[in-house]
Amino acid sequence: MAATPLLTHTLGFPRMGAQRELKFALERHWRGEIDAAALESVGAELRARHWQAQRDAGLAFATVGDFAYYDHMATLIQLLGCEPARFGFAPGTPELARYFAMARGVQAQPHEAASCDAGCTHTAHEGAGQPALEMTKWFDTNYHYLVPELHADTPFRLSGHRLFDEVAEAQAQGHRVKAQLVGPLTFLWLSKEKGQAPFDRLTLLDRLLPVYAQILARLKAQGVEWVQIDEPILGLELPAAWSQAFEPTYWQLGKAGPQVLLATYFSPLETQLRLACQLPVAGLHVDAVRAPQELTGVADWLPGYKVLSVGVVDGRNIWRTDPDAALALLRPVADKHPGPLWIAPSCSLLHVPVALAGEEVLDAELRSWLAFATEKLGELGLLRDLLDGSVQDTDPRLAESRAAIASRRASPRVHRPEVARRLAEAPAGADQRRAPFAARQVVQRGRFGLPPLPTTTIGSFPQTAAIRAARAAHRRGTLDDAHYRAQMRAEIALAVRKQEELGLDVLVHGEAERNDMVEYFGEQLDGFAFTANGWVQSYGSRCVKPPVLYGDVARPRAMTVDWTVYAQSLTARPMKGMLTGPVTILQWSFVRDDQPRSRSCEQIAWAIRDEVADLEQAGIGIVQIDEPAIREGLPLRRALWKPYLDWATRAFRLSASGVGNATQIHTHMCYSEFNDILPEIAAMDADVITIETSRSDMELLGAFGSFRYPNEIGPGVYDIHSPRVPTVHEMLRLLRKAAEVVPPAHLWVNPDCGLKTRGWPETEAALRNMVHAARQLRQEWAQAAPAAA
Ligand SMILES: Nc1nc2c(c(=O)[nH]1)N[C@@H](CNc1ccc(C(=O)N[C@@H](CCC(=O)N[C@@H](CCC(=O)N[C@@H](CCC(=O)O)C(=O)O)C(=O)O)C(=O)O)cc1)CN2
Ligand code: MET
Ligand SMILES: [Zn+2]
Repeated sequence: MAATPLLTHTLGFPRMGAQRELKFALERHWRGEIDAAALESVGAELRARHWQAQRDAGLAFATVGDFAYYDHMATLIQLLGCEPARFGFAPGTPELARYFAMARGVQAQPHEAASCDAGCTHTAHEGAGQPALEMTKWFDTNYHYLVPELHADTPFRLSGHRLFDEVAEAQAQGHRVKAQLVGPLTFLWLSKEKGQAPFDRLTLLDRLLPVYAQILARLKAQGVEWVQIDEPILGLELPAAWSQAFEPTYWQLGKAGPQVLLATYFSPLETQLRLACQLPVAGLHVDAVRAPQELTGVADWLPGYKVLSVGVVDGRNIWRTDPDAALALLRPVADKHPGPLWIAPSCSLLHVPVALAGEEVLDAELRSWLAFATEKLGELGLLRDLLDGSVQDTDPRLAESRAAIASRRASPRVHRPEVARRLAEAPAGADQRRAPFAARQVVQRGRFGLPPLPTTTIGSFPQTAAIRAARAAHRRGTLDDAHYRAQMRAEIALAVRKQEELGLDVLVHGEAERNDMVEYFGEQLDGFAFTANGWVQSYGSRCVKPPVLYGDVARPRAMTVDWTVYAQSLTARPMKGMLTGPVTILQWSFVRDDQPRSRSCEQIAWAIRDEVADLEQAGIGIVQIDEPAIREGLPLRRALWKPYLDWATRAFRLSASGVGNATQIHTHMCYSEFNDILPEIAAMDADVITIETSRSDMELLGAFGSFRYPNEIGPGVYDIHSPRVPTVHEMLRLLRKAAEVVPPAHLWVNPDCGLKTRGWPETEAALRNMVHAARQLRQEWAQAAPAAA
């Protein structure tokens, strides 16, 4: 039993709302249907509700600062006064308008775009249209943050007031506040250097720290006792200069402000464990789900007077916490650590859905195995009560938890012998194509006869309100199967017609019938359950509903063949079949914690392989197997990369290698930096890869200097996240840049990613320009070297 006070808190709570209220308010605001004040009142209402949930669960604090209208890094950019100058905001532009401009980009005015001719220089448009900030994965999650852009001379200045307003708001509602913000070193680490002259962004720390100190001083003046400063980069392998910067940084920040709880998560601290324990702050939070083995070391090294916050409740998954296992972790720490012990989720609850309430589609047994954010807050209270002895072993909550854990462990729904057998009996070479790429390329060129620089898209076309409404009606039962199917077929026909009109070379069916590229497959595969309302923010207003992988995976029937064959029947051009790959299905689902991820992934791979075979059998010559999540699945520590990459790329190859040489396999990747895993991407041996590159200005392709990607590649020529229509000229520039490092005969032309979040007008305009750019370049090249074409 702990001698010192035990309390519970959370590192953060989901911001969207149980009914995705923030999403709908944001989208209405962007459509001009509600003004900023109306949006702000939805935000305030959600914050109030979420703080109240924390109070109801007996948490010691309401955590303030985790809310954001789009992304917490973007909010921090404004707090620190470092909005990129390129946006050229006119004085007096409201804070929220500037915020959404950074997040979503600014469309050039039509007359300016029209004045762009092939002769204008790229910079001629500065101040007019502006692309959004680059967006990338938050560590190894499916959450995307906006990347701060820093120049050598970027000024920092305490500018935003939201954090302070929200603190006052919570205090007015009677909460004891713990403020939360991302720390200066993690902020700099996650930022990107911009500008001509190279510089080291760590050199900006000296200018940044005084602003953080001001923030802390201001919070203290507001009466805030604790600030949680997140420095998750302490779990990464940091260059020495970065880890050495922690001590002086926190000496400075410790002076002016409230007590600091330094929060680490997602990864073991390893060589930085001592450093984290000895920093001059009042407390340390560690992730005991990802690194239970380090708890003893942390208790040994952490000075006895400091707060130790133990993240025992999994903030990244939805399984109910095993109370006995959690107590077995907590008890020795409580005995060893004389200082205050806090119990928390491992990380912010941003990554799990809000509440199980309303999940009636899940059967009672499965439901009893789960805990979403609200239930997790409740679990914290039970652990606290058991640990401090205020309730006994006979507490009914404990009995209920134990029964659920036992039921999941013993359930016959989880294990299927035929699935295990298939994995065990895989023939040697099942993960290899029959012939090497060069031979396949010859066969495929003969089969498809595509022009140089073939144009294609990544799969999805706009998911219009009509499509969503039809699906919602179908779900509710007010639209029957036949009518739903007819309507989706009409959408597919529309997409095919538009692609033919635009002159694209390889067509797609458009994915109208899919709610989401992972959920759609999860719904059809055995071993997955799906929720009615288990939404998690992915970026901005966009959410996903990750399926729950609870048991062995099997494919009861073909999942995409009918739709694809129908689409192919409408056109003479090749129709790409469209599947989601095993690593991405794994990565974007809530997965089993009772077997290695590698094994779950292999099971999914066999199911996808069967689907690929059925497509091939049905005459589909090109199949794309999307793997956008392969990079984010990479362990945060390099030492663990190789085993992961081995099983992940093998799973992809297993899914892709059942076909003949004439079948062209594509894959697609986005939202990540791929430079450091190019050889492994090549080892996936897809015939064609389409990959996001435009937001980072084809930076990725720089890596091709040292590594020559062997197969064909379509580096994305425009960013699909913004409604902004790219000019022909812009895309020509990117293609020329790409052709410097990729053999022109290997180049494809495509957007960065799927177009489901876009509307048709901008989609058609952008694709028209894209096809135009490809044709212009084909012509130039044919004139320059007639023989080569
Ligand atoms: N799982 C996953 N992760 C991913 C991606 C992805 O595509 N999938 N892409 C990357 C970026 N992330 C993205 C994540 C989500 C969306 C997205 O568009 N999400 C949609 C929801 C998609 C969906 O599940 N739609 C369902 C449900 C739609 C819905 O909300 N329906 C309403 C009713 C709507 C109506 O009547 O009009 C309701 O149920 O209340 C459907 O189409 O059936 C959204 O937030 O709006 C886009 C990109 C990385 N990670
Ligand atoms: C996030 S990757 C998306 C790939 C998918 N085929 C689409 O076009 O939407
Ligand atoms: Zn993509």
